[in-house]
Amino acid sequence: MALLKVRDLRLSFGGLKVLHDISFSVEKGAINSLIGPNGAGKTSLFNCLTGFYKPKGGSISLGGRPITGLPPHRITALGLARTFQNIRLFKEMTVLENAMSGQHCRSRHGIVSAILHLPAQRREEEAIRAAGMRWLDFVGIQQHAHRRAGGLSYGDQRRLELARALASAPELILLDEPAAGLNEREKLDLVHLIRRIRDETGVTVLLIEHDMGLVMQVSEKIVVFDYGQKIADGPPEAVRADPRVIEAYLGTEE
Ligand SMILES: Nc1ncnc2c1ncn2[C@@H]1O[C@H](COP(=O)(O)OP(=O)(O)OP(=O)(O)O)[C@@H](O)[C@H]1O
Repeated sequence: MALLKVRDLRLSFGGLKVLHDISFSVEKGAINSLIGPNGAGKTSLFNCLTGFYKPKGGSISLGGRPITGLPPHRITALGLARTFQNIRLFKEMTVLENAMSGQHCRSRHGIVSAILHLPAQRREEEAIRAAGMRWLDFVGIQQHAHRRAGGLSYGDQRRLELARALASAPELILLDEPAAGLNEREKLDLVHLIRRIRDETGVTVLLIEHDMGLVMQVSEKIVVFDYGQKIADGPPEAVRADPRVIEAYLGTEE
């Protein structure tokens, strides 16, 4: 069953067409990737999916529900979470508070009351705190829970972003260049973590990534963009052998 369906999506800024009639789908429980040269439109597509950009045409549905043009907080509440190309944590807050903030869209009283310890919110706060710790444990940084988020190593800040996104209880998580800036050891850990996200939590994963080794290793299906157009869509072996992809993307790397 398709969890995410994108149909004929179009986006432009002034005269610049950024996405041309993009259609693809992501099956529930899949790990899929979106690749393409710089400026191909990958992050713009993520911004349409999450409600940051309003497409000019076409439709997006999540779990059968239309989400095209909804504001970002509604889309998050409907089960779509993301991480960013550039880390966006609350650097002065603790690691645990950052993980807790991911549950904002699910909490009744609001995360601010939880962090300020207002008495009426005590029970909910305990639950939010416990869930935050579970997600820190899941990504392997629970020992840093009470440190300042900005003081974590770069790799651990990336893990914290993942924990925060997972804490919003998504059905689909979008990862924008999760391997950027990681060393080889950290990339291996990331492959393992991405698989665990899907296998242990059932969350579907769609990632944008420039690291071809990682993409080929982790994806069941790869969608390829070039100049805002989809030029290929299939399993890694087929995509790797596709002459249009070699010319547009892999060719430019070599
Ligand atoms: N808010 C905006 N206003 C104007 N142009 C934009 C805006 N956002 C993106 N674009 C343009 O859309 C095109 C696609 O950019 P986008 O960032 O989506 O590409 P990308 O495939 O994610 O690239 P990269 O791999 O470098 O991150 C670029 O030409 C970019 O300049």
